[in-house]
Parts: sequence; structure tokens; C-alpha cells
Amino acid sequence: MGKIFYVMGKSASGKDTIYKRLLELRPQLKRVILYTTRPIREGEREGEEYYFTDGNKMRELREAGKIIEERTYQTALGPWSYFTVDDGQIDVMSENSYLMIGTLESYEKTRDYYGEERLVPIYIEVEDGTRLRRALEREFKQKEPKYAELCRRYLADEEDFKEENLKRCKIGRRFINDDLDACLNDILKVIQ
Ligand SMILES: Nc1ncnc2c1ncn2[C@@H]1O[C@H](COP(=O)(O)OP(=O)(O)OP(=O)(O)O)[C@@H](O)[C@H]1O
Ligand SMILES: Nc1nc2c(ncn2[C@@H]2O[C@H](COP(=O)(O)O)[C@@H](O)[C@H]2O)c(=O)[nH]1
Repeated sequence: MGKIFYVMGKSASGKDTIYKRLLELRPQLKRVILYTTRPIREGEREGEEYYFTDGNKMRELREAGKIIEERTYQTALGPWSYFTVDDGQIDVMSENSYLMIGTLESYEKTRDYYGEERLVPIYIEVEDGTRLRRALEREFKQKEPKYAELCRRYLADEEDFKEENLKRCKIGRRFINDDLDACLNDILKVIQ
């Protein structure tokens, strides 16, 4: 049975970096693109990071029963929704393996939708101080740094990824991203 490898972790734990490197290292993995109502950022492309959409389209998909999971955050820049759609990207009858990226909440709902035997959680962890430093350094390089959003997200992650939630979702293994190559090697052992 084809698996769905699901990369998740707190903000600035290195999910995007790891996700991109895994796709380079294992090109046979198929990407699953999620949807968002947040504005597209400089350098992003439609259908690459996300399908960028709006509240009306989201409602349409919801009414058609196509939304697998959705989350809306009251960000420092207004409400932003992120959601996963059953739009044919995942063919459950095939032997294809897929790579997804999201949150603990989206993982849990996707797992409930496709079945526990199909989902493989890849939980990325970095010591909080190091992670905050990486987040700050990343933000500092932006043309218009959004420090308030960085802080909101850092604090929200404390709640969203608390130990009892990780336990409920049966996240046992943690892939420590101190050293990127070592972390990737550990993950590749699971993806083989
Ligand atoms: N092992 C590592 N060592 C040092 N820096 C790293 C490492 N892994 C990732 N980084 C850097 O840390 C920052 C955060 O990484 P990344 O953007 O991949 O995190 P993320 O988990 O996707 O964050 P977010 O959820 O906020 O989008 C980036 O600047 C990235 O280059
Ligand atoms: N667990 C939480 N996840 C959050 C929160 N705010 C946003 N997010 C998730 O982060 C990424 C954002 O990605 P980006 O491409 O817009 O940088 C996305 O998966 C959101 O679900 C939050 O408060 N808690």
C-alpha cells in the first residue's frame, strides 16, 4: 500500500526545508498541495506552495463535501485559512507514496480520513531557543519583517503541539533537526 508521509512540527523547526530536500532526494514521492486563503507572498507560485484561493471558493468546496480538514488562524494580519481538499491528488487505489506538510491538527484529520495504516508521521523537533533564533534570523531577512506574527505563532505552537496532543496523535518518534543532513538521513531510513 502506498504511504502518505506527513511532515509536521512547530514554526521554524525546518519543515519546509526538509520537505523540499526530501522531494529532491526521493523524486518518486508525489506532492500534495494544500489550499490557503492567505495572500500569496513574494517568490511563491500558484500550485507550488499552495493553491491560493478565497473564502468563497472555500465555502463552495465545503458545501460539496470536498474538504478533508481546515484550520483558520486569527493572525496578526487577519484571519487566514488553510485546508486540505479531496481533489484527486491522492489516488488511494494506487501504490504511489505521497509527501504532505502541515500541522498536528491537519495530520490527525488527514489520518482519520485516509486511515492510520496509510499515514506515516514525520515530526520535526528543534530545541525552543534554537528554533526561535532561526525564526528571528529568517524574519530579519524579509523585506517587511512581521515580528508580531512570528511571536503569535511561536506562542500558539506551545499550545498546539503540547505533549498531550502529541500523545493523543501517537507521535512517538521525533526527528531532531540540529543538523540538517543527519535529520534527513534519519527520515530517509523511514521513507525507504
Ligand atoms: N538544521 C538546520 N540548521 C540551521 N538552520 C536550519 C536548519 N534547518 C532549517 N534551518 C533554517 O531555519 C529556518 C526555518 O526553517 P523552515 O522555514 O524550513 O521552517 P518551517 O518549519 O517550515 O517554518 P514555518 O512553519 O514557520 O514556515 C530557515 O531559515 C532555514 O533555512
Ligand atoms: N499549529 C499552528 N499552525 C499554524 C498557526 N498559524 C499558522 N499555522 C500553520 O503554519 C503554516 C503556515 O504556513 P505559511 O506557508 O503560511 O508560512 C500552515 O500549515 C498553518 O496551518 C497556529 O497558530 N498554530
